[in-house]
Amino acid sequence: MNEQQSEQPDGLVRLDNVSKSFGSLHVLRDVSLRFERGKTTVILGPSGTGKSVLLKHIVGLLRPDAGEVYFDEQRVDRMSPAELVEIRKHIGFLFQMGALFDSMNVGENVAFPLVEHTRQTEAERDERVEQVLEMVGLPNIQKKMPADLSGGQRKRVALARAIVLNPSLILYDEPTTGLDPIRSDVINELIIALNRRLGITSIVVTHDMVSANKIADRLVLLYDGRIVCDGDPQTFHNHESDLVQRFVKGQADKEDLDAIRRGFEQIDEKP
Ligand SMILES: Nc1ncnc2c1ncn2[C@@H]1O[C@H](COP(=O)(O)OP(=O)(O)OP(=O)(O)O)[C@@H](O)[C@H]1O
Repeated sequence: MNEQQSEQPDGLVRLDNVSKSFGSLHVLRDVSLRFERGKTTVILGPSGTGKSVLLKHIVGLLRPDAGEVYFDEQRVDRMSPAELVEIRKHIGFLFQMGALFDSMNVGENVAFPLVEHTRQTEAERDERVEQVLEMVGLPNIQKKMPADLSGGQRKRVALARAIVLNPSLILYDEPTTGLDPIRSDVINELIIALNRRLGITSIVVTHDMVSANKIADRLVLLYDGRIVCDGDPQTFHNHESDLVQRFVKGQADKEDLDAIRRGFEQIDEKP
C-alpha cells in the first residue's frame, strides 16, 4: 500500500485515542481502532475490561472523556440525541440487555423498529418481518410470545429485530452466552451468513473462543483498557505473549490460581 492510500479514510467505524473513566476507574485508555467494512472483528478480554463500554461508544450510549468516535465518517461522540437516532438506524445491536418485550408477540417485537423509524404500511411491515424471521430460520412464529421460546430462539428473534432495518453494522455483545454448543453454533452460522451474504460489518464481543475462532476475520484482545493484540486469527494464535496464549488456551493466570490455592489453604487450616 502506498502512502497516499494509507492516509485515506478507511473503516466503517473508527475510534481515535478514546479514553473513558468512571470516577477513579480508568476503563478505556487511549484506544484507537478501525473496523473495516464487511469484516467480522471479535473483541476478547477478561470480565470488566471495557468491552461493552467500547461498544456503547460506537452507538453514542456513552461519550468518551477524550478522543473521537466515527461511524461512516460522521462524528458520533458529538451528536445530538436526534442525530444519534438517525445513525442508530444503520446499526443493529444484539446486546445482552436488549431483551425482547415480553408483552409483545414475536411479530410485534420484530416490527418495532419499523414502526418507530419508517412509514411502512402494516402489510409492508408484515412482509419484512416474515422475511427476517425466515433469515434467522424461524418462519411463521409471529404469533408466539417470547416466554414460549427457548433461549436460542429468543436470541434469533432479537437478531431478526436487529436486522429488520437493513443495518450496515451489527454489534453483538456476548451473543452465545448461556447457549449450549449446538445453539451457539447456530448463532455463529447466522453471524457468518449475515456477514457473507449481506455484507454486514460485524463487531462481536465474546468470551467464547470456539465462536471467536469460527467467525473472526480479526481478533482484538483488550486488557486493562488497552489493546494488547490485534490481528488475523493466525497472528493472534501465534502471538508470543503469555496473556494472549492464556486466552487462546482458555487458561487462568497465575494470580487467579494463587488466589484459589490460598482460599483452599485457609479452608484446610480451619479445625
Ligand atoms: N455506566 C457505568 N458507570 C460506572 N461504571 C461502569 C459503567 N459502565 C461500565 N462500568 C464499569 O466499567 C468496567 C468495564 O465494564 P464493561 O461492561 O465494559 O466490561 P466487559 O469487559 O464488557 O466485561 P464482561 O466481559 O464481564 O461483560 C466495569 O468495571 C464496570 O463496572
